[in-house]
Amino acid sequence: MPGPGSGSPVDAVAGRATSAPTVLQVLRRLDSGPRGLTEAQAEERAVRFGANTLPARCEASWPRLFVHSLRDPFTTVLLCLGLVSAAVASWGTACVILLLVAVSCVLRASGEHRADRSMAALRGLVATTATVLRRAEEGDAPVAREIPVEEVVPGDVIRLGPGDLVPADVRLLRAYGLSVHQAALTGESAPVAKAAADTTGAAYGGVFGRPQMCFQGSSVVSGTGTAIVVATGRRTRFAAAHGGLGAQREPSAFDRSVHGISWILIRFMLLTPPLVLMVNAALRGRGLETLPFAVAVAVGLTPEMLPVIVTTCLARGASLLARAHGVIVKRLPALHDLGAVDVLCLDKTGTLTKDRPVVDRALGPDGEDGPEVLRWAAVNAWWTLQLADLPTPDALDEAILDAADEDDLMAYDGTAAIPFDPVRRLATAVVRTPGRLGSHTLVVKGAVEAVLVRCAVTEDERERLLALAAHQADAGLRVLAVATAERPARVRDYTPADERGLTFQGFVTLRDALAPTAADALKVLADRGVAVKILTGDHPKTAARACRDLGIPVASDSVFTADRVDGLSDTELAHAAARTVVFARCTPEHKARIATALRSSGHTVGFLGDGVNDLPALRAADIGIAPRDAVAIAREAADVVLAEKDLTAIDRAITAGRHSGGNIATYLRVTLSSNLGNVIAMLTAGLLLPFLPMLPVQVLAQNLCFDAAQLAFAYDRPHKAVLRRPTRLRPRDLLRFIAGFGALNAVADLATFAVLAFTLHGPDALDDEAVFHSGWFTENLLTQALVMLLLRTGRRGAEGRTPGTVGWAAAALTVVGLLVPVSPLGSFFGLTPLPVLYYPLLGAVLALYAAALMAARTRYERLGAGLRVGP
Ligand SMILES: Nc1ncnc2c1ncn2[C@@H]1O[C@H](COP(=O)(O)OP(=O)(O)OP(=O)(O)O)[C@@H](O)[C@H]1O
Repeated sequence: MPGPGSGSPVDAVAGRATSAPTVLQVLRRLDSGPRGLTEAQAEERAVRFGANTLPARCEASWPRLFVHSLRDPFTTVLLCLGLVSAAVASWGTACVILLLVAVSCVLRASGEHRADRSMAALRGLVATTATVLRRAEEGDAPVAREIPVEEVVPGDVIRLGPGDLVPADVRLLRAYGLSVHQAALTGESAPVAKAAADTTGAAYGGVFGRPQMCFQGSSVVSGTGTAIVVATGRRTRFAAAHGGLGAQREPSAFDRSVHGISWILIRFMLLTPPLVLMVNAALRGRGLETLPFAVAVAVGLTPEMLPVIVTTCLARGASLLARAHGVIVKRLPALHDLGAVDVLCLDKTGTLTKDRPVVDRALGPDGEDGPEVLRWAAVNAWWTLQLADLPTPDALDEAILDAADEDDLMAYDGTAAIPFDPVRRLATAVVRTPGRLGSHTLVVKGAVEAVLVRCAVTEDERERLLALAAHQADAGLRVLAVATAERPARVRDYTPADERGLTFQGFVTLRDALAPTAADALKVLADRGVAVKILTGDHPKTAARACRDLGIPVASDSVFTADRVDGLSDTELAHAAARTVVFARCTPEHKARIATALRSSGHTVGFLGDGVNDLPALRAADIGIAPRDAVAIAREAADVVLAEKDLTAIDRAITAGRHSGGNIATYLRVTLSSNLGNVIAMLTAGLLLPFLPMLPVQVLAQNLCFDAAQLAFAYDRPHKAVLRRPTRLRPRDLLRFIAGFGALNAVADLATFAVLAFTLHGPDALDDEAVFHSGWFTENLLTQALVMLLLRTGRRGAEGRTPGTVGWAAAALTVVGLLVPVSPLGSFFGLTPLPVLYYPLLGAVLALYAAALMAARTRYERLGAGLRVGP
């Protein structure tokens, strides 16, 4: 016997030839049976085939991370500048640049390594599982149990249900209404129907088109199935086609902002050296000897620590969030995007309501009590559950079964079922008609419109019934319609095409209590500037009523039924979405289109959902959020996983995102405005002075000190005001801020220059280069310390007596600025002690600068453009 896995199992069992192997052939080849493997067999195969993991999921090694950090555009530009310095034999400058690059790469690689490990541990908490049938011993009955996907082996028999990820390449043994989404493999976005039956002839669409096969990387949209695993890990089609990477995600809002800012800076950096050279040559007649200085000025502009600070801020935020609130951020940049979310789309069921409905009433077409309607609904629920192999009933079916009389159900014998599908919004069961041989009864239950359109009723009658349902929904009830049809018995499968010409039986209404924390959480979200939109598959009136009961104002024009979405262009939809609160009767595609429209109109969109019907929207939003008990595919697609489906947890996650985002924004504002100020001042002074205002090595040394001090921003606690609005990095706002405060910084530097020039030596005594360099070195570090304290969105007055990390870092920077020129290290950098008179004068300049900074900051805050990073 060749045994499973020798050769390529998928090819072997899926068949390259025209006809697919039969179930029997597959079972034989895999040395397994419909009752699954024994535990001992599974263990032996786990050793033989290894874990069912994709090659791409392996942890990145240290050297790989280091090399990766070298590929950062800032590092590349720095290395180029280092090379230029080496080419003109400016070894000091080249060495310092190399040191800067090495320090930032080591810090970044170690930060990312730590972040990767903690992210992997966090992701492990929400790892996907598969349901396998295993037996303790050969003779025992198989038991279905959940195991981590990694432990699935070839020959295992698994169960698939709606929302499951297909854990490996599998051959179906049984399937009921099964359709899978295999876009990751084929690019085809529509679900593909799958069936277990052995067929002959070539399948359309190659191996992926084979109806009997499901592949790793796909997910179950509707229906259920039982299948045998034919290939795992790197032997699957998915691993072969994509190296396990799957589709690349679009860059997030954060990636886009950082990318935009980075490229603007890089252009400046590249422009600076030629500009300095040209201006110095034209006005001062200096030649190539100015090159090291020009290079140092360009380096001075670089926020080398940006990747380090970003990774540290986000990784700290993510691990605190996981520890304190059980919220798991699966991708680091997602935390920043959470802070930037200004529109949050939610489904209704289980978010605004508890999703523990109870039957309120069953009513016939005349609106009077109709017990037989409940009986038919229960027959439908019971037989779809039984025949479609559903693992558990959904909440609506459970409520109906709880309310129904069990004896009534036993009178029926089911023969077929088409399980619930969120696009059709129907479930159908077929039972033998009691007392009538040779007759089947189709029992259909589902959303009111979906059932009525399949009933043989007049237009007027349909309108009347819709109004009756709307009246129930207006009272906040969930409404299901029930219809039946008698058909001659047959062996052939039933399909959705059979659901027509139905006899309308009546409605079942269900009451679903509001989630206890929802009202408060919605208020907090509104206070934080997050607009909430409800995207639900439910009736518009039920959804609107739930919103009103929770205190969300819903005007009549802010409820939209999703069929109207189809007639709108993307731009029209974006406009409509801006004023709509409730989108009802959404299919999964509607939810995704609405999220995309909101994104395209400039919003950062979060989407919270837990079902298969939420999957496209979870992917379309900037941030997909799912609770831990969501279906596997929703958890897999989400960027953030909540301990439970509770809006309060989202508020905490958003706050954590704003915290990290606020710190990153502060760092960028402080570092860039300060660096720009320095560059302007140095360029100006360079033109006025007969010598360079600072030696290249001094520029680089003070840059290194400033960078080190700014690491403190990763540990800062931002001001409450930052947490009140979405923290979105807008390159344009940031540039305006940097230009304004950079100019102010340059003025302070030049004022120091004036002090040094006129007061200490008199107008003709500007030839003491070392004193000038030292004066400027000290002033630079002191102004930078001041900027760190005054331009942060930190706690200002509320800080009290504890200075906080940023306070300590600013103090350290001040000490370095004051002591280095008088220390032995100073002479190494070409610095010298300063005359005592310099210090009170510098104090005066700094006091004036601090006052100007505060005034400018207040003005910016009032204009709402500067320190506020939200929209
Ligand atoms: N098991 C079921 N059998 C028949 N019809 C159902 C069943 N479950 C839901 N429906 C109908 O289909 C509609 C859409 O269901 P879907 O699961 O897409 O959304 P929902 O649960 O109503 O709302 P949300 O999108 O907020 O989760 C429901 O409002 C209901 O009318």
